[in-house]
Amino acid sequence: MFQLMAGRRIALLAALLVTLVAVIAELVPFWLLFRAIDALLVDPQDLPSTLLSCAVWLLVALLLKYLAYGVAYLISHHTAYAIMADTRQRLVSQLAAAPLHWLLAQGAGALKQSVIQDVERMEAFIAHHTVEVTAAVLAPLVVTGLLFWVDWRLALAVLAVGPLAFVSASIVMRGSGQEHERFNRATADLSNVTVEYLRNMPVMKIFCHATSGFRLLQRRLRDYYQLTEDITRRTVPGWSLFTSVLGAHMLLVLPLGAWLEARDEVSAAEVALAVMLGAGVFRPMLKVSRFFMEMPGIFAGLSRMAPILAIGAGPRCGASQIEPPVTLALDRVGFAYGPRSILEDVSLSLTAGSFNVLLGPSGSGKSTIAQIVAGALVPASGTARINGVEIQDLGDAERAALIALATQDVFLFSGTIRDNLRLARPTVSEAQLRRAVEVAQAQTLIEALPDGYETQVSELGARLSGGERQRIAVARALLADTQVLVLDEATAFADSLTQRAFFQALRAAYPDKALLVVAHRLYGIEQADQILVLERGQVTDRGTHAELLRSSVYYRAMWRREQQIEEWTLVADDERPGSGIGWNRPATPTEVVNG
Ligand SMILES: Nc1ncnc2c1ncn2[C@@H]1O[C@H](COP(=O)(O)OP(=O)(O)OP(=O)(O)O)[C@@H](O)[C@H]1O
Repeated sequence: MFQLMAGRRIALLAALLVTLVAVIAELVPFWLLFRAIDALLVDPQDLPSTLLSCAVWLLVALLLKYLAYGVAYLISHHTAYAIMADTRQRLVSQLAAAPLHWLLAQGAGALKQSVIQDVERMEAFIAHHTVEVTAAVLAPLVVTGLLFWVDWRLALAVLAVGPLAFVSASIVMRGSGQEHERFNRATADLSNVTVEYLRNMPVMKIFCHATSGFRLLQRRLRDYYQLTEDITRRTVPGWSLFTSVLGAHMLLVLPLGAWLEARDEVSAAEVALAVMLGAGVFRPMLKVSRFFMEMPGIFAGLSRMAPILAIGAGPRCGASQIEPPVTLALDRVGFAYGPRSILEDVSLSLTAGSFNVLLGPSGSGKSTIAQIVAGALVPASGTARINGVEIQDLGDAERAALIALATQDVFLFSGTIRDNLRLARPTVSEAQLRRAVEVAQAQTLIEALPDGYETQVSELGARLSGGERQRIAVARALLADTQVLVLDEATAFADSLTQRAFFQALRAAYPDKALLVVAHRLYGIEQADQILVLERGQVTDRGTHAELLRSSVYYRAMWRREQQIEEWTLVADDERPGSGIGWNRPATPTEVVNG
């Protein structure tokens, strides 16, 4: 926090000094009251003139207090917003410099929490607490000094209630620390269940399960309120005792003051002053109790920001180290999500101009490999290198210039279709743009848009279908003009004929690219130089189409099934038993494998 405030220390110091002025002005009325009581008891004939001067000073003190607090809050708020803006800017530029794999591992939710909510919390601390906490600390210090100046015994009597209040409240509230731990956990739990419930509501409605989902939320809400009731029951008596004992200084000061006054060691006015000032020793601290409650949240936010602020410039290798033609190689790569191993000993090599396909059952780890090849994930063991350089050691610009990735999840930025296409290379020529769009089979769809290439994506909203977005994403990846192109299910938009045509056009237009395609369907992959079959995180077979037809049971089954699908025929009435027209059902892969 203090590091983040570094550039604004002078402003904050000014706010603290002005707060000191306000605190002193706040104590002036007590002093004036003391003078008035003193005049009443000691010098009654001077009372009118004393009261008049006290009234004038009272006015001055009130004006000064109002002015000083106003200026202090003005400076603290101005500084708080400036620090928040600086911090957000630093966080965002740190994130822009962060390694891709680190960024993806964080998740958008966690990053949003740091950049938005955690920074927001700093506002309360800097804008309010700097002034209020300073006043709460300074006021007791000044009052204590004054009390000792009046009489040290009266001062000690006033201060004695502090430890008394603390000890008695601690006894009553013992064990409530654990309750707060439980409260924090229950709050996080409730928030997760609420977010999940709201997110899944449409799906649950579709399956008519809205009420069963709500039951879990209801249970969590009940637990939460039960816990808050327990905590309230435990803490309210302790807190009431604490505040009552803190305000009970009179019980000690009055008898002691009377005794000292009887012995002529203090005046009655001084006893009255001690009683009045005594009320101001601990009261300001109660006002900032909210600060102590908010502190854990503020510190938790700061610790979430710390790793982002600590991101270094990242490793860089000279661009000249990687010259075409490139070879991207995974060597005995292993990967795990948490404790769950996903990939084991995966090796593959993508050479310039080669067409490589990754096949395998759902969940076998194909996308994980695609992400490792694209530098979005870092292998837990083994190496992922391009021309001998570790992909994770590449700077963002170098990696982006070498490897492009298009996936099924497409994010289009607000801006025109043309802006989206030219994201990686804004200087791309019109001819290159048209060629990529044609290969990605996006020509017709863009021409059909109201303003063609100039159509605003944000205006389109949901009007672009998933398949249409995929085509634009593929064209965008092609325009990045990289040596390696990874297509992870990015051709799901295509049917059997268009997928085949797409691969042919892609290879003809970009013959030097090293191509890695994650596919679920085999249309067009007979042309591949290398097909890898991945099962349960391991490459179980590799080879060309012809080789795999001989060696891989999985591949043969998939191929035969796709052949059957392609051969689906419309059967005429007279060829089918019963009436009407219908399709011959192809065998499932399991049926094919089992013969
Ligand atoms: N971020 C993640 N955290 C934890 N587990 C994950 C994560 N992403 C994927 N997995 C798990 O890793 C395994 C492999 O996932 P991956 O997406 O690589 O498989 P896939 O072969 O591409 O599957 P599909 O063909 O269905 O897309 C799956 O079991 C999946 O549940």
